[in-house]
Parts: sequence; C-alpha cells; structure tokens
Amino acid sequence: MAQYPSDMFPLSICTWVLQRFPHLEKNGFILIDAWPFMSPMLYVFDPEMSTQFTQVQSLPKSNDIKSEFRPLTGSKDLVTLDGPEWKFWRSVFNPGFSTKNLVAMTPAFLEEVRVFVDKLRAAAQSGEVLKIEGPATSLTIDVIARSVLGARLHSQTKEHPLQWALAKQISWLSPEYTPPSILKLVNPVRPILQWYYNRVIRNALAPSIRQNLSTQADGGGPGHGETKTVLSLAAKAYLAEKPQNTSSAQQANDEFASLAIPHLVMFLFAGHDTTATTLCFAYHLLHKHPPALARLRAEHDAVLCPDPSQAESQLTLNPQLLINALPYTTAVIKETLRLFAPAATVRQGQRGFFLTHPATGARYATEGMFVHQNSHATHHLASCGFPRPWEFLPERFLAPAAPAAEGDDDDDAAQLHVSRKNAFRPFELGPRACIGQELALLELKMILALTVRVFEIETYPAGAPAGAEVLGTYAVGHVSGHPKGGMPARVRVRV
Ligand code: HEM
Repeated sequence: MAQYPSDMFPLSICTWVLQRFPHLEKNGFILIDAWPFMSPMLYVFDPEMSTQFTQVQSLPKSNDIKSEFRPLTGSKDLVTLDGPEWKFWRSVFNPGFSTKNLVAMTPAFLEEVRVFVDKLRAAAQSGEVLKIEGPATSLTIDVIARSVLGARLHSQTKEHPLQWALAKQISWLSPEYTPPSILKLVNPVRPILQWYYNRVIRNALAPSIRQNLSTQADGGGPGHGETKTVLSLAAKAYLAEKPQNTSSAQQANDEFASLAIPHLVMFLFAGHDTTATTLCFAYHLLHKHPPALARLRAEHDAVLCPDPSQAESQLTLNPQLLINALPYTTAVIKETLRLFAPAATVRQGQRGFFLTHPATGARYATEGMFVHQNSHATHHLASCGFPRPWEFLPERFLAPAAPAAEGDDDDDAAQLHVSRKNAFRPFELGPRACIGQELALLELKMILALTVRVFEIETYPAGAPAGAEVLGTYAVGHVSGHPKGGMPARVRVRV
C-alpha cells in the first residue's frame, strides 16, 4: 500500500487492494481487520451480495457511524436512526424531497446558482486560480437551506454562522481510531467546542423553524402561495399525527421544533459536500474529455436554446426540462458519481445473518463485523458490470441493453451497457437509499446547464495514484470524499 497516497479517501482502499491482489475479486468481498484502528470490516463489492444486506434485508447502521455523528446530532438523525423511529421520520420528510416539490423550488435554486455564476465570472476576470470546492460548497449550502428551510443564507457572499459552525463541528468528527483521530477524541477542549458549535447551529436554525411552523399554524404553506419547504411539509405531516386542541398544538409545535433539529443539521451536512464534490470532479472530467464536453454543450444548445444567457429563463419557464430532457447531462453526472462516489453505507453485522456468494453458495458470517457496501470497488470492476472501468464514458448510462444489429453504429455503445443489476449505487439502494438524491441530481444539472457553455474551466488537480493516472486526480478525506487540493482551476469566459 506504500505506493498509494496516505491521504486518499478510505472508500477507495478496497479497490487498490483488488488491483494488487486480483484473485480476491472472485469472493465478492474482502475482509480488512485493521485492529486496533478500526473494527473488522467486510468490504462487499459484488452487487448481488450487496443487495442481501441493504435491499433484501436492511441491516442496522453500524455502531461506528452512530458514535461518529453523536456529537453533531445525538444520533437522532435520519442517517443514523434505525427501526420504527427511522421509519417514522423518513415518512415525515419524504414529501419535501419528492421530485414534484423540488421542481417547484427551481426558481429559488436558480437564484442561488446565479450567485455562483457571478463568482466564476469574477474569477475569470481576475485570472486567479480558483479552488472550486470552496464556492461550490457555499452554493450547495445555500441551495440545501432554500429547499429545507426556505431561507436565504447568502453564504456564497459572506460566511454564515451556520456554515461556519457546521464546518467546525465536522472537523471534530472522528470516523476511525488512527493516532490523529485519537488525539482529537481525547482533546479536553473538544466537548466544550462541540457544545458551543451546536449552540450556534441551533440558534441559527431557530428562526427558520419558527417561521415554517407559523406558516403551518396560519393555514398557509402548500396551496396558500407559500413555498413548500422540506421543513413545512414535515411539520404538516408531523402535526397531522398530534391532537388538535390549542395547548397540545403548542406542545406539538415545541416537540417538533426540538426533534427536527438533528434532522436539519444532517440534511445540511449530507446535502452539501457530497454535491459540491461531485460538481468539482465533473468539471475536472469534462475538462479532461473535450468530446464529452462538446456533446454536453450540444445537448444544452438543443434543449435550452443556443444562446446560453437564455438557459435560466428556459428552466424557470419549464423546470420539467431538468427531469426528462437532459439525458446526456444526467449520464455525465452518473459517470462522475461512478468514478468518484463520495459516500457509502456501513451496516452492523448480526448473529445469524450470513452473506451468500451468488455463484458458489458459500455463506459468510457477519456477526461482530461492520458490513460496508464498497461502491468505489463495485464501480471500478468490469466483472460488476462496468466495462473499461477506469475510463470516463458517460455513454455507458445511455447504452441499450441488447446488442445492436450487425453493422449498426450503436454496437460500441451496446458493449458499454451496465450489465449487472444493482451495480450502480452512489446513493445506495433499498429503503435507506439517499433521501436527497433527486435534489442532488436536479441541482447538479442546473449548475452544469448554467455554466458549461459560459465558461471554460481548466482544472489543475494534484496527481493520481498508480493505476488511476487516467483520472488525473483522487479523492481525499475521512467522513466523505473531497477533491484533492480543493480542485484548483482557471476560469475563462467563452461567450
Ligand atoms: C451527490 C450527492 C449525494 C450523494 C452521492 C449521496 C450519497 C448518499 C449515500 C451513499 C447514502 C447512504 C448512507 C448510509 O447508509 O450511511 C445517503 C443517505 C442519505 N443522504 Fe445522501 N447523498 C447525496 C446528496 C444528499 C442530499 C442533497 C441530501 C439532502 C438532504 C442527502 C441526505 C441524505 C440523508 C438524510 C440520508 C439518510 C437516508 C436514510 O437513511 O433514510 N444526501 N446519501
């Protein structure tokens, strides 16, 4: 492993082990026991074995994930809850993340994207090298705040206390037990700072929660000219379950306000850096692949009018275009997520729960182990359904299932078809799949639609590890994957 960079995102370790020891691929998983730094971890990459603990049966989230997020949310958020409590809150929050509701918020999201476009324009004018991850992160924070709270944070123009405290809080999270993490864990200042950052976060959220609740109380919200935010729809679903007389209504409001906070914090956390990271890698991959960039621009010319300055008004008039009219843009985003999946699920192995190899029928115990769906490895193996796995080929997500007729030009495309079911899983699959995936896809499509024809974005990322030179970079980080060096780039205006 010494040949690989020490800062690489741990999700990719399994892939590098398989590159070094390809004979392990046939097992469908590898076991890494890095005691005392981590509990034994079953990295499962076979798509069928992955379905067994996420879809056929959904194992509870790992104890490690729960303790990692405890300082941030008290483990009372949608990512770490399990059982009936998780089920209840998922149903409360589902309506706000529906495609229909998100599409209705398109004008608000576009308003935030416009600020990002102005930032890119300013960087182009100054000629500076811009680390795109910074502005992309602020943009995604502003978008998630619009969707969830209905509030404008303006964190793209001035650091908002919520963004500041969240970033600080995340920097103290400790996902494993390596020496630097242990130093963090035993630092006596840690609990005091975490208490303080949580206080800042709660104080920053309180006005929006009150606002969303009073909208509900006034009979406003949906159908009354008010924005249907994730929070207002959740309040509606929650309060519908509660007694209607005045005093208990007040109690129910207070109860909702306090129970909703950990979920809101998790939405802000889970909803921003995954999306920002994906945007950075997408710009990078497009810069490295001019034919893909040309095809993307051609799709935008055809669907959104050849004049790029009209894209915003086109999308405001007809936001449905984002859902069903941009197949190549969707394929570019999916291919970026395939190569640089920023997150994955880790479950708690159980007594009596076995993984069964689909071909050999061999059964493997899971008790006492963490069971990790290693999307990075799944996505980088031809045997898992991804031919030419290290290449950036968005076409694979458009390729027809059946081989094309003899002499047909589509023959090459058919070879690329993702041939295995349940193999593409950047958002995970099954009941615990990402609640924000529609939002992330909508947002990314919107940002690409408003930027790729206006700007030339030349990325200069840090080098890639052996075996991944073709990608020109790699993901770093602990809690989720980030572009190495913040994705430095030079921006030029094209039109
Ligand atoms: C490109 C962007 C995104 C990626 C790749 C991504 C990926 C994932 C993955 C892999 C999981 C499963 C995690 C686990 O089981 O521990 C997940 C869950 C989750 N994600 Fe996302 N996510 C993205 C964007 C978002 C956004 C925009 C939100 C906004 C709210 C969000 C909120 C959540 C939540 C709350 C869960 C837990 C769902 C549950 O267990 O019911 N994510 N995401």
